[in-house]
Amino acid sequence: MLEVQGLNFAFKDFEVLKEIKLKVQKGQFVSILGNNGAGKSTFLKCIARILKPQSGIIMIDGKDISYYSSNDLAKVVGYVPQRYTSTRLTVFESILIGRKPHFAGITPSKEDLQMVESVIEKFGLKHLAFRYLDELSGGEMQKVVIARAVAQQPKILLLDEPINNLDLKNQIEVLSILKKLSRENEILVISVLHDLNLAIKFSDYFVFIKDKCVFASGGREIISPEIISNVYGIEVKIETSDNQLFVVPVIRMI
Ligand SMILES: Nc1ncnc2c1ncn2[C@@H]1O[C@H](COP(=O)(O)OP(=O)(O)OP(=O)(O)O)[C@@H](O)[C@H]1O
Repeated sequence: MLEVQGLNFAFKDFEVLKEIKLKVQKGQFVSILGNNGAGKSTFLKCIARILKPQSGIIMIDGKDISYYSSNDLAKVVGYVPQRYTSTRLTVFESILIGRKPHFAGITPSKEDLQMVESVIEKFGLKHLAFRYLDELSGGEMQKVVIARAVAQQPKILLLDEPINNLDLKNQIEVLSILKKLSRENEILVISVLHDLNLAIKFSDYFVFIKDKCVFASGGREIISPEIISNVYGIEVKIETSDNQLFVVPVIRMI
């Protein structure tokens, strides 16, 4: 469904991504992992066509993304950035904007409004529906931004550190909604995550970026102390409890 071949990206002469390859399918939950500055956001922005790679091909359903019109791409790819600015819109209005690529004219249809309502319900935002965005907490705002991308009903949902501002309960709630969406609606979810244990719990596929390249990619079988220690530059152990894998950093106090 999404295929990336030989992607190279540089900011002027500063090379960030080199010969990136990726092939993932609808219905998968994919985590993009790696240290700060490894190029994860840059990679997502290339897929969302916010940044233009110097070379390489990104194909969705066999079609090069450079041939999609902006509106058609917005129907296919939803993108939740790492940072966003709040505006003087209500939660309801902001999520409705996510439906814009589907508008037939300039007014939303009944389906558009129903979708907004259902997403507001799904994300537990009903009590905030008519609150202005600049009156929300960081975590509430984060949920609205994700809800807006979900209302867009994309085939591919790209999320850059979607759980950063959330407390543990909301982290799990949001990841569970995204996981359910990927399974039930066959959406391809690609998310940058820093919490390895939550990534392991929710993802079907892992992409580790290091030294500008895909250092390792694959299913749970690639989660090993060697790979994680190598990518993050720290010593780790992998432990199992209740059939779940946990990455535990080895911290030696001096
Ligand atoms: N607009 C820009 N101009 C120049 N360099 C940039 C720009 N944006 C990012 N970079 C650099 O590109 C590299 C990759 O950045 P990117 O944001 O993709 O990393 P990341 O893996 O998402 O990091 P983090 O986990 O800290 O969010 C970094 O060295 C960063 O400083």
